[in-house]
Amino acid sequence: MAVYTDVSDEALRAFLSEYDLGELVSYKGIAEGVENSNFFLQTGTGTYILTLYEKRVSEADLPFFINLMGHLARAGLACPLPVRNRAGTALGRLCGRPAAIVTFLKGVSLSHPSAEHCRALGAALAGLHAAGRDFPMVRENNLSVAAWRPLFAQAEAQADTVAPGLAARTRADLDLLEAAWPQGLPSGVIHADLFTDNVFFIGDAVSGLIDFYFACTDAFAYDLAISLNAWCFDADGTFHRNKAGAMIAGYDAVRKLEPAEIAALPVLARGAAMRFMLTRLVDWLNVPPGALVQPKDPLEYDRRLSFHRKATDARDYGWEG
Ligand SMILES: Nc1ncnc2c1ncn2[C@@H]1O[C@H](COP(=O)(O)OP(=O)(O)OP(=O)(O)O)[C@@H](O)[C@H]1O
Ligand SMILES: N[C@@H](CCO)C(=O)O
Repeated sequence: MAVYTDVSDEALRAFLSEYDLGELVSYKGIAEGVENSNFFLQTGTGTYILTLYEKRVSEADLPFFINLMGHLARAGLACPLPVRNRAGTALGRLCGRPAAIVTFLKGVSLSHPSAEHCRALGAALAGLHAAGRDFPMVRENNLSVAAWRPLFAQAEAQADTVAPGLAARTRADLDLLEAAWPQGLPSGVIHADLFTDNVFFIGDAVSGLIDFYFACTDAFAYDLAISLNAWCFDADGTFHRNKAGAMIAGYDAVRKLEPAEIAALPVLARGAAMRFMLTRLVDWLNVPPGALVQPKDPLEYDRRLSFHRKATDARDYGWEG
């Protein structure tokens, strides 16, 4: 479920009166997603998505996310375009929450992407990085290596109740990642959460990229490492080399990877798995009583980490350049 804030008909009509989107025809809460409240919105001019930003999204970061989507959409990327109201602003307030309306994208997300989908995703990711090159705003990645030890501290005492030995192997991984984390790689705007549920396809072609609420300024190859983790493993930890090889090749065909990025891929992939293992672990151990949201399983990423510990070079991820 992802409707934390109920929106009344009257409140929505009043909000919409500030836009040139015609009359409200219908609206409906969207079950998918866990972070924000999302609604399908039908008005006299078409279909849109209405999002009310909930507590985990910092209000100070919203101008970065909204301006970024506008920038990327205008550069031709298939991402939601925030709709401006008559005062020229795309960020408003509804039912006490910051809120925005964005364009609706067609397509479906895939729970079992093929190697060809992974190739298309790699190319789309490189397209996103290229489209963001001249975006002037900067947002530090507050979930990168410096954040992992403090995140782990919130879960360390209980980690072994989730899986035996989890605390010790996480401590050892953190020591290694902190010492080996690469600096100075080509950087810019990254999506930082491009999982399968945030990508729409029509047939084998990418038709939309959504959910820019972790976007930040960081190494491009780290974004690729995040998607390798999300798209190329099964929940039980089985790695699909053909999918990873296709994703890297798809990326490289649009934006040539530099030797330093290729060399850093194993440590970046290990770090990306650590980031999602840790945020999931903290959430898993802190489910609020009565919450309707099902927390995501941290052990899926613990299993990926056991693959990454054995990898030594980009060829282990299917790189064939
Ligand atoms: N621009 C869009 N066009 C079409 N559908 C959209 C769009 N934005 C969101 N959706 C739909 O709403 C759902 C939830 O959106 P989103 O993934 O942004 O949720 P969230 O709660 O903000 O994030 P998270 O996935 O991190 O939990 C998506 O799975 C998709 O079905
Ligand atoms: N994509 C993240 C959730 C982001 O909201 C995860 O799978 O842990």
